[in-house]
Amino acid sequence: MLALGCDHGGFPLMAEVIKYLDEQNIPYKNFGTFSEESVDYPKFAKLVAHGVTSGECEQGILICGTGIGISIAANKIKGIRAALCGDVFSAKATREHNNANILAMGARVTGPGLALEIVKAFLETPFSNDERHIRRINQIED
Ligand SMILES: O=C(CO)[C@H](O)[C@H](O)[C@H](O)COP(=O)(O)O
Repeated sequence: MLALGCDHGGFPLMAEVIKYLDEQNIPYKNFGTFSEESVDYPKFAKLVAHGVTSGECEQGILICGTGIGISIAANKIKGIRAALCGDVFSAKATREHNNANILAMGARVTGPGLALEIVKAFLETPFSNDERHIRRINQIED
């Protein structure tokens, strides 16, 4: 199960992501927001982060205008490794190296075509389980 969250700036791109997830039959829980009416992104970052740390969802996707504010907020929650990605290489690398559990994107930065490639790479790339990466992730947790 994927946890989804966005603010008003991220809403149009989240609609594209949801369309893609539906087409692929990928299950998700949408924590909102549900329109382009102005809202504050920390609320949605927190809902998605807790959806992941509670174990209800394995991973999350967060979208705001730039992806910056919403990823900063999510990374305040212990156990969250939210990665702001604007390219496919980073999306793959953050799964392999950081075992990132939330993908963040910026709807005012990244177009829908590239964004869906980033989502695909993030969801399909497993963590490497490499000892050096586990060591570094444990250092982040500490
Ligand atoms: O947090 C952000 C900037 O890092 C996000 O892009 C927000 O979506 C943005 O700040 C919202 O801006 P708005 O002027 O209130 O639409």
